Parts: sequence; C-alpha cells; structure tokens
Amino acid sequence: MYKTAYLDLPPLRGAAGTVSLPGSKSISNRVLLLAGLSEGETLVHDLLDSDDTKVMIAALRELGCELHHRDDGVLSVIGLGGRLRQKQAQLFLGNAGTAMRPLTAALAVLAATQGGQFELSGVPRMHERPIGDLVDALRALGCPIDCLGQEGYPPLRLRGPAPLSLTAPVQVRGDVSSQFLTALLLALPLVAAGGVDGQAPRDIVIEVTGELISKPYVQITLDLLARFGVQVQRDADWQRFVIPAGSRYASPGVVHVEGDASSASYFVALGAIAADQAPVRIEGVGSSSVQGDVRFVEAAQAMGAAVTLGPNWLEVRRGAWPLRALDLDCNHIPDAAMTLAVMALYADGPTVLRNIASWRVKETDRIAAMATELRKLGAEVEEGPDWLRVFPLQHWQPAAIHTYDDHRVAMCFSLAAFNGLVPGRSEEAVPVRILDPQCVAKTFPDYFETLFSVVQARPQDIPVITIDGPTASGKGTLTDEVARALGYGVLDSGSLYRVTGLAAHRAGLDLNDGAAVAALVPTLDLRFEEGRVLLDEEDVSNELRQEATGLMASQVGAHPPVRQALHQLQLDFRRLPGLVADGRDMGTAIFPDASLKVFLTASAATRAERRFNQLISKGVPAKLDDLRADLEARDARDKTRSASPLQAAADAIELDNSAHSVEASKDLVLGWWQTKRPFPH
Ligand SMILES: Nc1ncnc2c1ncn2[C@@H]1O[C@H](COP(=O)(O)OP(=O)(O)O)[C@@H](O)[C@H]1O
Ligand SMILES: Nc1ccn([C@H]2C[C@H](O)[C@@H](COP(=O)(O)OP(=O)(O)O)O2)c(=O)n1
Repeated sequence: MYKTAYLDLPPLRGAAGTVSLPGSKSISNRVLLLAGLSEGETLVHDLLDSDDTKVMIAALRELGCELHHRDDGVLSVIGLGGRLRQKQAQLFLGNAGTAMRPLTAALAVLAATQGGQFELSGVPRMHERPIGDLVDALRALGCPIDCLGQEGYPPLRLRGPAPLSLTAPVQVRGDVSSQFLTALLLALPLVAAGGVDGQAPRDIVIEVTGELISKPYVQITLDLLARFGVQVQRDADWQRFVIPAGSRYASPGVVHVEGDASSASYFVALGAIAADQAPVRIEGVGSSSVQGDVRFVEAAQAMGAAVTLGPNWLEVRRGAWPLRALDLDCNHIPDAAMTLAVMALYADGPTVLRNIASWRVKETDRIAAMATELRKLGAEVEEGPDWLRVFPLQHWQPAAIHTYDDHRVAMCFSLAAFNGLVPGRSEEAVPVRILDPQCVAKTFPDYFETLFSVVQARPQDIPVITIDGPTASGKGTLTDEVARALGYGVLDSGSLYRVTGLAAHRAGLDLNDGAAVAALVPTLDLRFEEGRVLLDEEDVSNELRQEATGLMASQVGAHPPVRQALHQLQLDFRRLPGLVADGRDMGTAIFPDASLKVFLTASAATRAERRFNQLISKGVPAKLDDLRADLEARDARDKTRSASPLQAAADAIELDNSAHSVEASKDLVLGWWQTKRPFPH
C-alpha cells in the first residue's frame, strides 16, 4: 500500500494482463457478523483484508467471539451462538457503514433481550452519516438507544434489558439507505428464534416504507442469511419481509467470499479505455456473482466495452473509442457508478448519471466530491440533488485530486491518467496526482500496485530523480527517504557495480581486464528484493556493503565495456510510478532526461566520519584516517576515469549536506521536486 501524502500517476497508455480481486467488502462484513452470531466455527476463505473488515473483526473480538487467522489465510470464527458473553463494550467502527449499521441492530436487540450496554462510535465523518431511520425502527421495537451527539447520528449507546414489542411489523425506511433494512434482516433472527427473553418463537415481519433503493445489496443479505440457515420470505415488490418463527443462525462451516464487484469496476473501465491490444482479465467476479455491482458490466458495455463473462471471471477490451455517452438510472449500482463519472470524460457526448441521491450520505458527499474533482481536470460538470452530468474532456489539466478519505474517489480518478489516449492528446498527456492514496485501504489496500501490474507507460513519461555524488555523501540514505515519500522505486546503481566486482573477484578474473568483466555481466544470476541483492540465490547484501567491495566496484566501473554491459539493466529500473536513482552518472549518462538531478556532496572529513560511524554502529572495526584516505582515493578514481566520470550534470542542483540532517536534505529535495511537477501548488 502507498502510505505517501500523494501518488503521482504518470500518463498511462495501455492495459493488459490479469488481476485478482480482493474479497467483497459487503459480503465480508455480513459473513463476519453472521459467523459471529452463529453457534460453532465458521471458516471464512478469501475474506477482504481492509480497514472496514478490521474494525468488524476487532468489534466481534470485543464482544467475545474468537477469531483467528490461520496460516493458510483462512479466518476461523467461533461465534456467540446468539448469547452475549460481554455485556458492556465500547466499539470504535472507523468509517465502516457495513459495521456500524448491522452491529447497531444486533447489539440493540441483544442488549434489550439479554441486558447490557454498548457504545458505538466512529471517525468524525461517521458521526455525520445518518442512522436515524434505523434508530427509529429499533426504538419502535422497544430497544433503548441514546444518540450521544446529534439526534439521528452516531455515536450511539444501546441499553437493556427492556421489553420488546414484536406483535406489530417493524417499519423501516428504505429510500435513504438499504443498509438499515439489511441491518434489521441480519439482526432480527435473534428474536425470531424465541427463547432468549422467555418468549415463544414468532414470525418477525419487516415492512419497508418508501421505495427500497439498492435492492441488489439487500439480495446479498438474503442470500447470505440463507447460507447461514435463515430463509427470509419477501414479497414481489420488496416492501415486506418475513423472518419465519424459529429461524436460527446455523454456520455453513465453510464460506468463500467472492471478489469485490465494485472494485472490479475500475478494471472493467480500464479494459474499456486502454485494452486495445489484449484484454484485461479480472478474476473473482463473473456471471454467477451475487453482488449487484456486477451489473456495472452492462453499463460499461453500453459505453462500448467489449466484455466476455465466465462464472467467476471477466475479460474486457476496448470496443467503441471514444466511449459512447450514457444516460443511466444508477440506483442498482450506486458504488460502481462513480467509475462511470470518470469514464464519461472519454465519451462522445455528455453522460448523465441519475438516481444517485445515496451518494450524498456515503464516505463523503460523493456528488459534490466527483463534481469538484472532475472540474479540476478541466471538465464541465453539472450536478443536481440526485444526478450528475459530465461532459467529455478535450483539454486536460494536471490536477491534484482530493480524495475525501473516500477509497472510491481515489480509485476511480486513477482512470484519468489515460488522457493521452484521447484522440489528438497523445503528446499533451498530463499526469494525475492522487492525494492521500492510502484511503484505498478501506476496501483495496493494494489497488495501485494491482493497477501498475497491468498498465503500460512510455519510459520517458515515468519520472526519475537522480542523486549522484561521491562516496558517503549520503546518496543512498537520501534516495531511500525521497523514494519512500513519493512511493517511487529505488535504483542503487552502486550495488550493480559492487556485485559485478564481487562476482568477477570470485570468478578469479583480473579486475583490470574490462572486456573479461563485461563478458561476465550477462551471465550473472541477479535478483533484487526489498533492498537485498541475491547473486546465484545467495544473499550477498552484507558483503556488498564492505569497503573492499566498494573498491572493487570503483575498479570495474572504470571500464567502458562494463558500464555498457550494465546500462540496460539500469534503464529497466524505470518502472511505475517513478524512480529515484543513486550513483555517479545517473544524471549524466543513464537518465539524462531526469526531471530533477541532485549532486550531493559533503566535505571529505564529514564523509569519512559518517562512514566511520556507520561501520562502527554495525560492529565493523574501522579507522577514521584509513577511511578518509580510501574514500579520497576512490573519489579520485571515480572523477578522473574517462568513462562517465563522477561529475555533476550541467542541469543538476548541487547540495552540500555537510551541515544538513537527513530530514532537512529530504525536505529540500522534495521542495525542488514540487517545483518541477506540473500540479497547482
Ligand atoms: N545528511 C546527513 N547527515 C548526517 N548523516 C548522514 C546524512 N546523510 C547520510 N548520513 C549517514 O552517512 C552514512 C553514509 O550514507 P550513505 O547513504 O550510505 O552514503 P552513500 O550512499 O553516498 O555512500 C550513513 O550512516 C548515513 O546515515
Ligand atoms: N553509477 C555508478 C555507481 C557506482 N559506481 C562505482 C564507483 C563507486 O566508487 C563504486 C561503489 O558505488 P556506491 O554508490 O555503492 O558507493 P558508496 O555507497 O557511495 O560508497 O561503484 C559507478 O562507477 N557508477
């Protein structure tokens, strides 16, 4: 996951390959709650690992359920069997509506029937998301509920015991959020079973007032209840639901969670926009999915996507291009429809998304958020209380997209990075900045990594920062820090020269024989893994850092054929989303087109002292005078060799960090970087 302040997406030009989707959030949290309320053990396969499922798991643990992650990735849940083990708890539920609503219903009923007191709270945005309709329904049933802040909003206190009146149907509004109905459907089997409060089993009738929105999500609830032994009857127009007397949660033993169909929408759109050669294959959802958002596929097809469907996979290619404009009632795909708003930028006319009022009460006011951020890209957008009209965009602007702590805003705006595919815009393509990219943790922590694994960019569009300079000036340290702040990859080019020197030495070659050493390079079996270097599968990272190896590196690096042999290997590090490259000739020879070049220096005395401290702290014996003599000799060789000598590129910014901390140097470089980027400050 990118834990950076922002993530810059370079212009992207194509897509192909296979993605496996993380588990569905809606199914994961429903399954967790049902397993938590059931008797005995449920083994949950392919559960989504995200913020929203983490809060549900933590809440269930607080309530006395036993949950543990097995080594094979399966989650074992041993449920309460409908009996409260903890009668008091304070549960923090983040911004997870799929945890707040059903837990409110279940705990209100459990507190009323078995006694107890529970407080449910979340992040500030959660306290702005209405829950009054559910609270009203539960209060009418007899559950004592206090709204601890504003009436009708979390945080809530649920109290008991209290007598429930179950003779009249339970009434709930269905026209704001279907999650209130889902919450009652998931919770009320607790009372249909009878017994817990000394009452006989009875039918529980739930009546929906107002037109029920988002029916497919309610269908998921009904399907999962059936998997857990509760067969709810519903009438044809989704207004009346009956949980039959005697219904009891029964664990099915094993549950497999489908891939997240809403998450699939980004990759379906990706295929429609950018898969003009080979398809994007999406594994985890398909024609047999129970999630309503698979119907996003139909909307994408209407816009031109060419889709092949299997039972649990999809393959998507570009069909019509530009995409075809759409006028659609999105009530059945509220979450996935946000993706259509960005696809609309690539369409042949204005696209209208209707019946999306529920967007206003999600993680953020999504209608306002989408309109604001689309406009930053340069788009013309009109909005109404429950609709959005987006016009196609020709003149794209580089924009820093605010994501409102809303995972879906972050994910769908990544599709704006394909603006170079708009006819006539190839050379004017602009990057897109996604602010706070880690908000995707809510449902898809590895979203951007997954995206990068199936998209292509032109190498020249992938930004590079070069950091060259003499030994022990702090290049490696600064490179790692800058790369971490930007989410970029790292090229420690010195390690390539070091490993070449080491391998040549081990092979008994004369290090002064440039041709022989260069011939060795293509035969090297090298792997780079999280900062480690493997030579013939042996981790040689520690040996590489020794001063003796540094000298070998300097020696072999003086030969033009060796430098030539390592050239392409270094270029191959230029991968999405960007690169910070550290060495001697990164800015002069390898990446002459780098957008920012830093030449890092420090006095010889400072550098010798840094190296000394570095070695001593690792328990390696060292002498300051010897180190200084060695580093000056190495600098001299690196500077005076004929091939790519150590020197600042003409357009490099020199930074003498003798008196700067690592943090201060990093901030300076990041400040320069901002001035090189096209985004508004
Ligand atoms: N700006 C700095 N101030 C103080 N110490 C630094 C600074 N930059 C790096 N160092 C320290 O100096 C040592 C050498 O840094 P390193 O990044 O390995 O240099 P290089 O890659 O240029 O050889 C490390 O122990 C590092 O922590
Ligand atoms: N791009 C590069 C990187 C390193 N070299 C050579 C010259 C250097 O003295 C050695 C070791 O480089 P490295 O960056 O690992 O060394 P320091 O960490 O700065 O001591 O390799 C090079 O010639 N070109």
